[in-house]
Amino acid sequence: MTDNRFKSADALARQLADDLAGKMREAIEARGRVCIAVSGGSTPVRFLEELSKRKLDWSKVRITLVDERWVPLDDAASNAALVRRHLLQNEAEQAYFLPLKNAATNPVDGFMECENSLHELMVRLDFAVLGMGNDGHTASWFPGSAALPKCLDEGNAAWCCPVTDEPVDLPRMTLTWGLLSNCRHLYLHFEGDEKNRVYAQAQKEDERQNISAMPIRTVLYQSQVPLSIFRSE
Ligand SMILES: O=C(O)[C@H](O)[C@@H](O)[C@H](O)[C@H](O)COP(=O)(O)O
Repeated sequence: MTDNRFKSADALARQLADDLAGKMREAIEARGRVCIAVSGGSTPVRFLEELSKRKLDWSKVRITLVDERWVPLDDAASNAALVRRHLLQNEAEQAYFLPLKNAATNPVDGFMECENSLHELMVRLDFAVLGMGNDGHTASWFPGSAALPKCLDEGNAAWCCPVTDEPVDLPRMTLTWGLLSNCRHLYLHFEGDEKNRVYAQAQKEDERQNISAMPIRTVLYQSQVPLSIFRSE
């Protein structure tokens, strides 16, 4: 695990974009394509805009989301809209984007179609950039959620999982740890004092086993995938 700390969110966004773009170029050179997943929320905007300006063969790039709220594209909470607005522009206009939300009325009904299209179009996920919430969630793995065990179970072969229970603001679809644990590299991206405090809390030695209290620990304390933390004050 590498821990990269920056003074400003701008420097953080630039360096994270440089690092990921470098890995994407290498992947395209080695295998002819690269598949990535990015997070929504407010933190990624600057980073997505930076990434969109990096020169690489974007026609060989497939992008999906780490998670999504089951809302229409014109809803302010849509992560697909965020990606369209901030990433699929500049150099990145040619990239292929696979949303997690489909036409089904809810994520439970939309699960099979989402699962099938992930397998068909993403093939294998190379890199994912995760965010972190103030409650210690990442992706849509929420503390106390009934869907959490399924999301985190390595024996669950599904690549995505609907999350529709009470701690969640809106119904969602999330990628699973089963998929993310097979990536080539994971990033964790966060900013600000509050998130740094949450991160310190997640690191408390005697509580590291308590995954359900802070699901981000799944990613922090594992040995399957190299993890780079990119954070700022
Ligand atoms: O909101 C989402 O789309 C993601 O589910 C979530 O995991 C996000 O990465 C964190 O909640 C951090 O969100 P902020 O960047 O908005 O703080």
